[in-house]
Amino acid sequence: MAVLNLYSAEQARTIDRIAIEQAGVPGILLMKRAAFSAFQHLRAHWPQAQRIAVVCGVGNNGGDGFALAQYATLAGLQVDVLQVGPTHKIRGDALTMLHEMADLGLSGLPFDTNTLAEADVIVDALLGTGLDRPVEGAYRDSIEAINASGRPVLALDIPSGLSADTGQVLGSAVKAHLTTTFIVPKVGLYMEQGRECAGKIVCENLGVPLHTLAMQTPVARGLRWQDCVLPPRPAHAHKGRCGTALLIGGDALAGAIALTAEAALHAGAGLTQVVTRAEHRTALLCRNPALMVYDTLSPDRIEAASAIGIGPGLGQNDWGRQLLRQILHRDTPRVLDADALNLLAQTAMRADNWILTPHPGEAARLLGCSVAEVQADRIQAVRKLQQRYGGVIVLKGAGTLIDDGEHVDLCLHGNAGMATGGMGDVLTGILTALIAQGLPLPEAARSGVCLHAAAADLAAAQHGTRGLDPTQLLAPMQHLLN
Ligand SMILES: NC(=O)C1=CN([C@@H]2O[C@H](COP(=O)(O)OP(=O)(O)OC[C@H]3O[C@@H](n4cnc5c(N)ncnc54)[C@H](O)[C@@H]3O)[C@@H](O)[C@H]2O)[C@H](O)CC1
Ligand SMILES: [K+]
Repeated sequence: MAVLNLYSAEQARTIDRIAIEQAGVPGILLMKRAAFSAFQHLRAHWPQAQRIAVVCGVGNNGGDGFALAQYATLAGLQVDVLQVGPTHKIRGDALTMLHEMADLGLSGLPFDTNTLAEADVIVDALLGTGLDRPVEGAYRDSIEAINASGRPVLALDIPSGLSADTGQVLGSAVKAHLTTTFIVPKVGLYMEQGRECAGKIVCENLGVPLHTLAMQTPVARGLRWQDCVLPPRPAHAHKGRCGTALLIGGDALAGAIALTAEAALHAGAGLTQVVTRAEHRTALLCRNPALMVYDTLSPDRIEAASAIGIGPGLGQNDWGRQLLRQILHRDTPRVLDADALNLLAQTAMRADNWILTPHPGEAARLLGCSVAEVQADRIQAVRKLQQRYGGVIVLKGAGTLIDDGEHVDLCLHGNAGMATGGMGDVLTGILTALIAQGLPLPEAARSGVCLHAAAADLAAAQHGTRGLDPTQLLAPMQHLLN
C-alpha cells in the first residue's frame, strides 16, 4: 500500500538538524533550495506573474522568503519584500539571506496593504514550523490583510498561523492557493482547517538523504482509496460467500438504520439483515425489498452474522441497551456507532474485535473530555481512544483518522458536504459490509473510510457540497467498487 508519510513540526525540525549536522547539508543550502524550488512552483503555477510581494517574518521561514526574493529579482520580476517583526530578531541563515538580498538592492519595507493589492502573487514567508502560539498584533493583521487582498497566495512550508501538527488555526491563518512544504509533508496540512488553508500541496525534499527521513516514524500515513484493499469477490460468488451483514438500530426513527442497511447492501454484503422496531419493518422493506428485516434479535441470528453494525438510531433506552448487551457478549466482529458509542461510554469495556466510529462529540464522551480538547489534537485523541478501548478507532472529521493500535492513518479524501446527518450511518453500513466480506478489521476500516470519502468527493463533484444527501454516495460508491 503506497502511503504518504506525514510528520510533525518537531520531526521536521529534527530532520532539518540531522541533515545539517550529520549529512553535512548546510542550513543555508537547504534554505536556498527551499526558496529556489518554491520559486519554480510559483513560475509554473502563475506564469504571467510579473510583480510579487514577499511577506517575511523574523525566523527561517522569513529567510526562505528573503532567498526567494533574490531568485525572483534575478529572474526579472518586480519584488516587494514586506517585513513583519523587528529586524533585530533576525538571526543565522535568515540574516545571511537578508544581507544577500541587500546586495541585490532589495530591502524589507514595512508591511502595507497597498503593495499587496498591486502584487500578482503574494508569497507567505511569515511563519512556518516555528509557530508556537496564536498569532496576534502585526502578524494577525498581516495574515488577515493577505486573505482580504484577494490575491493569489503561495505559502512557504506552512500557511502562516496554521499548526503543522494539528491542522488547527492558531488565531488566524493564511488561506493559500498553493503550499510548497519542505523536506517532509506536515500532518497538519492534511487535517482539520489545514485542508482549506493549504490549497494545493507540493513537497520538496531539498535533497535531504532518505536515510535521514527513515530515522523518524511518521505520526500518520496519508491514505488514498486507490491504495486500499478490496474484499475478494470470486466470479462464481453467491450471496452466501459474500457474508451476512447484521445491522441493529432504529428505536424511535428508522431513517438512520435504513441508510446503514442500504449502504451495506451497495457495499457488497451477500445478505443484509436488519433488526429494528416492529413498527419500522414495513418502511424498511418498502425502501429496499432486498433487505431482510426482523424485530427480534435471536442468538441464531447473531450466530449467522459475519459482521454486526449497531448504533444508528439505537437510542439509549432499555430496548437499545438490551440489544447492545446481547451482541457485546458474542465474538462476532462488530462496528459500534452513534448511540452504541454513547452507551459504551457508560461502561468500562474494551475489546479487540470491534471498530468504533466516533465523531468528535462521541469521542469526547468516550474520553470524558471536551470536544475542544479532542479537536485541539485529534491524533492524540484517536491514540487515547485506541489505548482505552482497543480494536480499531475511526475518529471522523476533516481528515478522518484510523488507529488500529499499530499505525495512525489519515484519509486524504473528503469534503465539507460530508458534515451532514446520515453520512456516519452510511459509513457504518460500508464498514460492516467489508468485514462481512472477509476483510480484517484494520483493512476494513481503512478501505471503508476511504471508499466512503472518495464516494463523497465524486458525489460533491456532481451535486456540489451544499445539501449533499447521504444516499447520493451509494451510486459513486458502487462505481468505485467495480
Ligand atoms: N535550516 C532549516 O532549519 C530550514 C528551515 N526552513 C524554514 O524554516 C522554518 C522554520 O524556521 P524557524 O525559525 O524555526 O520558525 P519560523 O520561521 O516559523 O518562525 C519562528 C519565529 O517566529 C516566532 N513566532 C512563533 N510563533 C509566533 C506568533 N504566533 N507570533 C509571532 N511570532 C511567532 C518565533 O518565536 C520565532 O522567532 C520552516 O518552516 C521552513 O520554512 C527551510 O525551509 C529548510 C531549512
Ligand atoms: K509560511
